[in-house]
Amino acid sequence: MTTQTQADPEIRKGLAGVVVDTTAISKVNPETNSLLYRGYPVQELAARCSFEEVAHLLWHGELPTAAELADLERAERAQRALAPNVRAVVDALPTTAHPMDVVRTAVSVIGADDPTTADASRAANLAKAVRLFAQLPAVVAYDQRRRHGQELVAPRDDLDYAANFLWMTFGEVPDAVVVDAFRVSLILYAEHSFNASTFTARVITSTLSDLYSAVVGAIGALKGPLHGGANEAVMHVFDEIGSADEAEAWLERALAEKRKIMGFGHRVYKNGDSRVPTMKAALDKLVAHYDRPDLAALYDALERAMVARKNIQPNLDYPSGPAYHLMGFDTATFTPLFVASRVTGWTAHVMEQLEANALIRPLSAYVGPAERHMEEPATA
Ligand SMILES: CC(=O)SCCNC(=O)CCNC(=O)[C@H](O)C(C)(C)COP(=O)(O)OP(=O)(O)OC[C@H]1O[C@@H](n2cnc3c(N)ncnc32)[C@H](O)[C@@H]1OP(=O)(O)O
Ligand SMILES: O=C([O-])CC(=O)C(=O)O
Repeated sequence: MTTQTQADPEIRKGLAGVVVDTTAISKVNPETNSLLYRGYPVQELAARCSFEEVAHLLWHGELPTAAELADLERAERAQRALAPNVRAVVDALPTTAHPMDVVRTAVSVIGADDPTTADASRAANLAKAVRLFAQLPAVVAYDQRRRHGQELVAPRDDLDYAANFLWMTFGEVPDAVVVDAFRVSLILYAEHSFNASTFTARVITSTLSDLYSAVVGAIGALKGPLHGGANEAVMHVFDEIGSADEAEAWLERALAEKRKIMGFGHRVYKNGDSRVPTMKAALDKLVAHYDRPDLAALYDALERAMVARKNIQPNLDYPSGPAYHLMGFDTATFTPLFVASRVTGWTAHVMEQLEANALIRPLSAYVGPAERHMEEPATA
């Protein structure tokens, strides 16, 4: 163990470039611009797997056998219906509440209601992970519907995870091209090593707190626009710009005002996000399906202007935002969709952290006033 004095500590703001632990769950490689889940390139998984298969891979380290997949599908489908107590709490929240606040609250309720919350065994945590995986679509879908004054839609157990999620949100199963783009987005969002929300989950787990608390904290971290909240923010930017021919002038003004352009840049990838080409291909199919060349033109114009002006590339939130918009999701629902996917990665990290736990507690360099003392009280 290395010790550090406070005399001249090296400060790495934002832990940039700091390696804090090992992980066997995913590898983000900015040099090769690649992302591996348990060794498999994410593009291969997106081309060939269901989201359920990827969830199993993240949790167990291997793709499921037919029997293992059937077990997971059975467990997930059996827990899909929105639990009455969760519904009651969601109904008690105003429809003006941000959907991320609703999802965060729902996870708290699910945790408070689970008699096994304090059981930190791998088996119990795996069961909790599957429970959250199964319940989150119901929460996200119902919250979007209630904001439009629509009734809850009951799940269908003849549909896979992605198709059922869309069914519960829209009351119909959209065309295969839409279901497929949604499945791809879920796979791409599922896991990304020690990003801010996953690290939050690991910090919480490191105190030997419970899995639900770790997920609640992770949701809070994901909400911010520098992280998952950017997919929502991208759509606000598109609304603000209006059309492709305004993009360049808008960008000039935004940069002059020192604004961060949502959906661009990344802490780890400096030459483009490995997931963007796959999600962009899915977006292109949606653009063709919904006949929205105007949206594609705006997307391209802002990307071109940003690369020309700052040489900063888009991240996954850039194509995901407009893709979710075309699918019919409310803009405020975009980040909860990220939650529903990333819960697989977060919970895999909770279990990995517990396998070789060390309390996460870094040091800080004190820069406040030197030691001083209160005035002696005046004696009468
Ligand atoms: C799924 C995800 O969570 S992906 C991330 C989603 N977040 C976003 O899209 C928000 C917009 N992007 C950003 O704010 C940043 O790129 C971050 C937070 C993602 C990464 O930030 P960092 O690694 O800390 O990079 P940092 O902020 O140091 O950027 C380096 C330089 O590029 C600039 N820069 C980086 N991203 C952007 C951006 N999106 N818009 C404008 N300038 C940017 C910074 O201003 C900085 O310039 P400077 O050196 O002149 O000060
Ligand atoms: O890795 C990061 O810092 C952010 C990100 O792209 C993700 O969490 O998917």
